[in-house]
Amino acid sequence: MAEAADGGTHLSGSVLIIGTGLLGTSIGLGLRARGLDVVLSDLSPSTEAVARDIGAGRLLRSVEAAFAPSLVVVAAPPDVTASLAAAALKDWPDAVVVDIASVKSAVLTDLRSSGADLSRYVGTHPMAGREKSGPVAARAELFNGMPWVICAPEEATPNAVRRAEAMAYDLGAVVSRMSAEDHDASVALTSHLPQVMASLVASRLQETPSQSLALSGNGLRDVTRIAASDPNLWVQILSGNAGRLVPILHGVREDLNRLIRTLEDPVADGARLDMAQLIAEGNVGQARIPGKHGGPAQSFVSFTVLVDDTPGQIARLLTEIGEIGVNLEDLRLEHSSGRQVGRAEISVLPGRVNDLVSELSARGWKVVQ
Ligand SMILES: NC(=O)c1ccc[n+]([C@@H]2O[C@H](COP(=O)([O-])OP(=O)(O)OC[C@H]3O[C@@H](n4cnc5c(N)ncnc54)[C@H](O)[C@@H]3O)[C@@H](O)[C@H]2O)c1
Ligand SMILES: O=C(O)C(=O)C[C@]1(C(=O)O)C=C[C@@H](O)C=C1
Repeated sequence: MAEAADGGTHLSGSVLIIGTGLLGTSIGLGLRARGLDVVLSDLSPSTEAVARDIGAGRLLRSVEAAFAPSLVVVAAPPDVTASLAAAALKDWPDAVVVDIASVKSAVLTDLRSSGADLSRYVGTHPMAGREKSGPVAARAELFNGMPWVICAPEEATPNAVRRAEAMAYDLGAVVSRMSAEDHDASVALTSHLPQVMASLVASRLQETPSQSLALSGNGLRDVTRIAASDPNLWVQILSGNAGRLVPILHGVREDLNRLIRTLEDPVADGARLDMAQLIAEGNVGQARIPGKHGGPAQSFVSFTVLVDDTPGQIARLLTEIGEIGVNLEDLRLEHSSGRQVGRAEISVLPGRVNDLVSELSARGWKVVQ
């Protein structure tokens, strides 16, 4: 391992990835982009072949006899993670073994009771993903600027922890350390509750007539994106962290009961104040969500550019924003139904918006603020 500019270290040697779905393949693509040797293995031969074909690495079944990884990444579903990590610790005695499962305490408990040598094991969790599964949805840049939690057991050697962190640094993530218990308590609120709420909202739409759904705007889309997540994966995540999630859900139920009582008589004394308070409490919580790279909450300013629906227009717009020298923080594309025009919603830091808008307008773009 070599020292990195950010104070971390870079990975060296070969990395074996077990489980080449969304996360495993994204890790493979990211490490390949840094020139590392990546070797892939999945229960499903066709899944690992797809991961290889899109450039995430070569296959374990075709490696040389002397192959010995310096790092093994278990990227399989949570309920098989502990047994795969225990097997990897035995199969690769010189490797550090990490996993990336979304729940950490249950995996560590199972590994401990298997009697595995935990000096070379580090639990980790990238706080980045998608609502899609499988290698085709993988992205090399998935982890860029996103949190990656390192949950090292007390038995793990400093070298093992450094190697786990080097992987996350090399993938562009923002690394932090936490115990498995603290991790699980945190993600119950920041990851598992949002998934449950998104699924509950989206499940209300099952019987909705399509003429009502035609009125869907960004509010509904923002709140329900992750409702498209894989049920098999989430059964494992929710059941693996149920003890931490239940008290949070009780709190949500209390708030919901309060709102229902208020709305049953919306003109009663104090009812308006109650409603305002609910929305204001949400404002306070929302403003506390940190921005990209783990920095403080940062609100971006958005404006819309009308783009002709012809090939190459979006690429030209992005190139010109780059030429103007403004960092694009977010981009959302929408097509106006029945019209030959698309809308690109551009988000940038507040201090850069005026320059960018006037420069784009001067270059002939139709900007709507
Ligand atoms: N999806 C996310 O957003 C996300 C984010 C962070 C962490 N995670 C964690 O990453 C892990 C993988 O999730 P994913 O979204 O990539 O799922 P996925 O379904 O896309 O991929 C999982 C892969 O593991 C393979 N697999 C299953 N059992 C196996 C076994 N015994 N041996 C080898 N391979 C096996 C499957 O064939 C599949 O290809 C999970 O533990 C999940 O909790 C997921
Ligand atoms: O952005 C998404 O689609 C995710 O599902 C990401 C998300 C999250 O809750 O942030 C979901 C579960 C994982 O364990 C980690 C990341």
